[in-house]
Amino acid sequence: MSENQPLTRFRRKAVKVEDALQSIISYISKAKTEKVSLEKSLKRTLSEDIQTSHPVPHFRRSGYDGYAVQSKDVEQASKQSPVYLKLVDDIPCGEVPGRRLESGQTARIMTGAMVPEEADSVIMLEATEQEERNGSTYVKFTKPIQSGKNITPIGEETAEGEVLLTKGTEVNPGAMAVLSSLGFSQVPVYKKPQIAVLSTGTELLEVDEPLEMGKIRNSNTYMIAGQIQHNGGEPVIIEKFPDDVDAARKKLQSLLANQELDMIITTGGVSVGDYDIMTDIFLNWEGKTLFNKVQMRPGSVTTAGVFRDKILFGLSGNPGASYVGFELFVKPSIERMLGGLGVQDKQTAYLKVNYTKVNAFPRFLRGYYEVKDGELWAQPVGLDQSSALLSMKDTNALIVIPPTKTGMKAGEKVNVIPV
Ligand SMILES: Nc1nc2c(c(=O)[nH]1)N[C@H]1C(S)=C(S)[C@@H](COP(=O)(O)OP(=O)(O)OC[C@H]3O[C@@H](n4cnc5c(N)ncnc54)[C@H](O)[C@@H]3O)O[C@H]1N2
Ligand code: MOO
Repeated sequence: MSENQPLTRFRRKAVKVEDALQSIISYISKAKTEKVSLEKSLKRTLSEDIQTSHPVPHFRRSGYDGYAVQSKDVEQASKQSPVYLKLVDDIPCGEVPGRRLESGQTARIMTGAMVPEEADSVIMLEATEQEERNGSTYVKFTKPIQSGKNITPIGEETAEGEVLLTKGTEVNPGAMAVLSSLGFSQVPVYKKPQIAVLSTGTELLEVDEPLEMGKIRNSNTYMIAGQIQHNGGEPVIIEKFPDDVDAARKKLQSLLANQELDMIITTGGVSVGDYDIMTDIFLNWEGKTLFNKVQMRPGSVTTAGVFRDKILFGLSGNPGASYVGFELFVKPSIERMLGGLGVQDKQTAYLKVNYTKVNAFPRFLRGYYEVKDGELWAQPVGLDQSSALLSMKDTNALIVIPPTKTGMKAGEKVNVIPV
């Protein structure tokens, strides 16, 4: 079809998945930032590089409970001819050594305590004995020790001024340790994108309503709310709409104008049916429709548009198709808002079973992949239909089947997109 002909309900131009994603990403700006308390920072995304303001460790630290010595004092020590050093200090953790350690002297020291400047090694407690002589305590050493042994030097882990965590990194428990040690009781993070999610369809019942003939419970809203949270966003659940285009348009206008919301996701009503209200809205609204058909299965009717800098995603109503649409387009958009690139994270795996269905468009199968004997293997899970609901609970990746007239054989390589 010509570029100039307007899109209509039936006349749609199917764009490639990559081009569709690119057209969305070009409108996405970074999320606002905030500070959260350290204990609430897990899984949040850093909005600033985290730099060391001091070396780690910042003082010479004993690695063992034992005695700090000058190694040259015990150079000649042996079982036959032990060396005795006078005990002059006891250094617990958290204290600065109170006196100089002269040659011929030793100080008892605990793991993690600051080593006296004059000492160059620590001898473990188990390798020594204490003796009392003329009112003084002496420590017996029967082996020499290498200079530097059992002392963690200043900056062993990192020097001052190093970037330890970069902007865009998701905080994990190890990062929480780093942030604590550097004094970050408040952590700079991107605000979680606030994403409105609502389903359209007169056939939809609330989750707690009894089933009725011809009707189904709304599962997309909660599945998508889960996908949003799983990817670092905050779902804002909006009451489902019936298939009434004017009421839906009004509601959407107010959501698009709401400054608190960063994105809006609808499901259902994007196909060619008589009650597909989102199709009508995307053909005539104050925003710009970016695409209303994508070269993909399921979810070929996935639609997206932009109003000011806010993306409106019109995902398909079929559960499988809306799941896939989210993973391919919304997930990278959230990632982009949180400082990432907003690209698909793809890996290569071997297909575990034959796949015989022929496709005109690339197919994104709900699948499960795992490592077997050091290789990644992927297989589809459950029913492949766009309308299938159960397969998503076992899905950990989308398996990408390129357009094919012959299907694919077990053992062939495929791309997988982890979810
Ligand atoms: N004549 C044509 N018919 C259809 C076409 C087509 O090209 N020509 N495309 C088919 C494909 S492919 C898909 S996918 C669906 C997409 O339809 P919509 O996105 O407009 O979705 P609905 O019609 O509203 O619903 C489809 C299906 O999903 C159920 N649904 C809807 N919302 C929810 C929800 N929140 N939770 C659970 N299930 C939901 C709905 O009841 C329908 O069964 O169109 C095909 N038809
Ligand atoms: O949108 Mo449908 O899911 O292409 O099968």
